[in-house]
Amino acid sequence: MSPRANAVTLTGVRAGYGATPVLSETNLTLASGECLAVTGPNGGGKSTLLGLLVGLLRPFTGQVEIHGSSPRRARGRIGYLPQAARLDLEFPLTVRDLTAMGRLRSTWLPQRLRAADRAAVADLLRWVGLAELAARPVAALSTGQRRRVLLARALATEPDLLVLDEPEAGIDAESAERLQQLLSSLIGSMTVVVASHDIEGIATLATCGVTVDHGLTPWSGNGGQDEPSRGVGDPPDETDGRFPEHAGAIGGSV
Ligand SMILES: Nc1ncnc2c1ncn2[C@@H]1O[C@H](COP(=O)(O)OP(=O)(O)OP(=O)(O)O)[C@@H](O)[C@H]1O
Repeated sequence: MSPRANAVTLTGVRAGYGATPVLSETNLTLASGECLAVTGPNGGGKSTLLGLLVGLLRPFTGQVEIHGSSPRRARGRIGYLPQAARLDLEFPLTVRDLTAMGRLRSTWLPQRLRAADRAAVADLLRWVGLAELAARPVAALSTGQRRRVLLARALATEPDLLVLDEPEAGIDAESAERLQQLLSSLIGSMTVVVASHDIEGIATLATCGVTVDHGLTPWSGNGGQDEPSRGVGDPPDETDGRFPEHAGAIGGSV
């Protein structure tokens, strides 16, 4: 099998807020097309790790590379679904407008959407099951519908790397299942990083996983048979050791 280019590389990263580090000496590599599950306790540093990947946070020391570039340079290749709690969606944008923002190449130049952009937005809204709500203000959506429109916006950028921060947070079982189906249909077509507390759900999607608790620990359980650097294997105990068959076929490393 030919080696694949790394989508994500973190080398010796130390990062946090103010002068306080959350992550120290953090290393991670993720090959293109993998789906990395990011789990761990509240405050462990999952969103911090994701913030580094999308360029919202710069490391104190060390290097973050997305397809060989800095996250800021690579931002056109990254789709990001932020954590729900960090978003204020009470502005008067419609579902269609918010999704279309993902098609804009910059946020400060006045731009017109081309017909192809409008068609892509309509396709995405159909795909996430929100076509009929396209003209509705985002503020009038339910939590699950908001997660889906934000997923559509993240995908509207046609990303090589999709970064999702707790996509299942605050949504009902039916919406969670729909999200799960949407995500599973993306696996393999792009690199995906998903932070989640739904360990069982994420384990069915992911090709590899890490637990983040002020450092990164790969999900292990392969009896040390793999190369020590590979971050693939069984999920943490909460899943009864279930992990999809394709896990380990392609691997991340920490
Ligand atoms: N903007 C910020 N300024 C200062 N400290 C922050 C900031 N954001 C996060 N922290 C701190 O950094 C640490 C890691 O937070 P982070 O949000 O990355 O954790 P998390 O694993 O995503 O948590 P959760 O599961 O609760 O979402 C926590 O101690 C948190 O209080």
